[in-house]
Formats: sequence, structure tokens, C-alpha cells
Amino acid sequence: MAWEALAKMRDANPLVQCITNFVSMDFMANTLLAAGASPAMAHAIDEIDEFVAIADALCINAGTLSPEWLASMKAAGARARQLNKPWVLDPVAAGATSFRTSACIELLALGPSIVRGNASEILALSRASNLPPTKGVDSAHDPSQALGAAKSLAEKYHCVVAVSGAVDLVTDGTRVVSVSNGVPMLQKITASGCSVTALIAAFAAVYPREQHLEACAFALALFGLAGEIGMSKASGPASLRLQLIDALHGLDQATVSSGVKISEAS
Ligand SMILES: Nc1ncnc2c1ncn2[C@@H]1O[C@H](COP(=O)(O)OP(=O)(O)OP(=O)(O)O)[C@@H](O)[C@H]1O
Ligand SMILES: Cc1ncsc1CCO
Ligand SMILES: [Mg+2]
Repeated sequence: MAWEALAKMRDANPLVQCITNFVSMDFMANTLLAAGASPAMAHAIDEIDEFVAIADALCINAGTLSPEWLASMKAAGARARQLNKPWVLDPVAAGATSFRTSACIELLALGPSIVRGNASEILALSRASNLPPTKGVDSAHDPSQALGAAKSLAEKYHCVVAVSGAVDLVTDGTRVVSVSNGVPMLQKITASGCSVTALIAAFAAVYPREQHLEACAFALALFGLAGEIGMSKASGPASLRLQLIDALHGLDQATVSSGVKISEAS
């Protein structure tokens, strides 16, 4: 299944428009290219309407948010929704400041098909927790602590919510799928989460909305698997980043079929 998904995505070579943070741009674009998608980082408000119209999917990331960028993000999210194109939200550091948290909640209200965050970010968005807030862009919680929050967000906003971590959890509010690929060293590469969110957008581009739970799980599993292969050749975070990109590019049917770890949870 994951192999068919990757082959389908590579064949379609979807154009993924990314409105993302300055830290992530290079790694995100290279992740998309290596996997078989076509990235474009475009955020000027003046070109949002036309760019979203030619994109196959949109990735919106709040990492280095400013009021100007937020206006572009809102225009893009609304335009994507109007044109029925999938868009994915990465609520980076939601919970760290009230500006970020409320911006991400405003974006959620514009109807992303998928939201992918770490556990602290998902907890912050649901406001359903008395746990201490997130540190910044890194998580202070495990995905299992955020599963209830993820389910309630998915129900409220009619979207798929993915919580990343050692075991990623993906839910549409009813079903829960877990993905066990990945290596802990991924937490030591900045923007690995941002990049997997863009990969999720690439898979969402080639599946209808009712299959976005599966599309999201495939992207998380393949990125994690590339991390596992990359780690076997790496000596630290910098070489893992490089090896991960090579591994994503080289994924073949045998490796994907034997390496992907996706299961139905509850
Ligand atoms: N302990 C771990 N073991 C295995 N894989 C992990 C672990 N922690 C994170 N990952 C994987 O690393 C990737 C990034 O997830 P993470 O939760 O670190 O994102 P993030 O906090 O949003 O990162 P960033 O903000 O730097 O982009 C995901 O593919 C996730 O599955
Ligand atoms: C470090 C950092 N700061 C804002 S965005 C970002 C990339 C990881 O989310
Ligand atoms: Mg993140």
C-alpha cells in the first residue's frame, strides 16, 4: 500500500506550494524533490490567488510567523478551500505565545484537510489540557498524551490530525492509525517535522479527502523509514539530514514493503 502510494505520488509529481518558515525552506524543498514532488516556496500576498490555482496542494507552516505572512497564509488557505485543493497546516510552536496560538486557530477555521504537529502543539490547539505549555518549537509531551486533543480537533474542524513523535498517531476523530518508523536523532535536525508536513501535502495531492488519513500515514512512515536508512549511514544530525534525503530518493518497492510500520490503533 505504501509503495503504491509512493509510486502514485512520484508519477503525479505534484506541485506543492509551501508558505513556510525561513529555517525549513531548504530542507523542505529538498525533501519534496527527493521524494518525487515539485516544491515552490511562494508567499507574497500579490500572487497567492494565482499560485494556489496552479498548485496541487498547499503546505502552511507558522514557524517564523509575522502579521504580513499570516495575511498570506489566510488568503492561501481560503483560496485552496474555494478551489477544493488539499492544504496542510503545521502549527509550529502553537502554545508558545498568544499570537501564534490564535493565528493557528484562525487558520484551522479555514478548513485544512490535515494538521500535523508535535504533541505540545496539538495539546495547545485543543486547549484541552492543564499540562505545562510547550518550550518553543520542540515538544515537551508524547503523542499518546495528545491523542484526546487530536481526536477532538479532528472532529471539531473535520480534518485529519497527525501527532508526531516516537510513534506518530493519525486520527480523523474516529479511527486512529499509528506509525512506528523513525529514529530519535530526527529530533536533532531542525525542520524535520516541517519537512514531513510538506511530504504529507504531496501525498494529500494524489488522494481524495476521504483517504487523507491513509495519505498522511504513508508520508509519515516513508519519511521515518528514510530516517532509519539514513541513520545506518550517518554519524550525527548533519549527516543524517544528508543521508535521509538520499534515502528518500532511493526508496524502492522491496525496502518500502518490508520497512513500513503502520497499524490500526484505537
Ligand atoms: N523519538 C523518536 N523516534 C523516532 N522518530 C521520531 C522521534 N521523534 C520524532 N520522530 C520523527 O521525526 C519527525 C519530526 O517529528 P517531530 O515531532 O520532532 O516534529 P517537530 O517537533 O514539529 O519538528 P520541527 O519543528 O523541528 O520541524 C517525524 O517524522 C517523527 O515521526
Ligand atoms: C527553529 C525554528 N524556529 C522557528 S521555525 C523553526 C524550525 C523548526 O520548527
Ligand atoms: Mg514542528
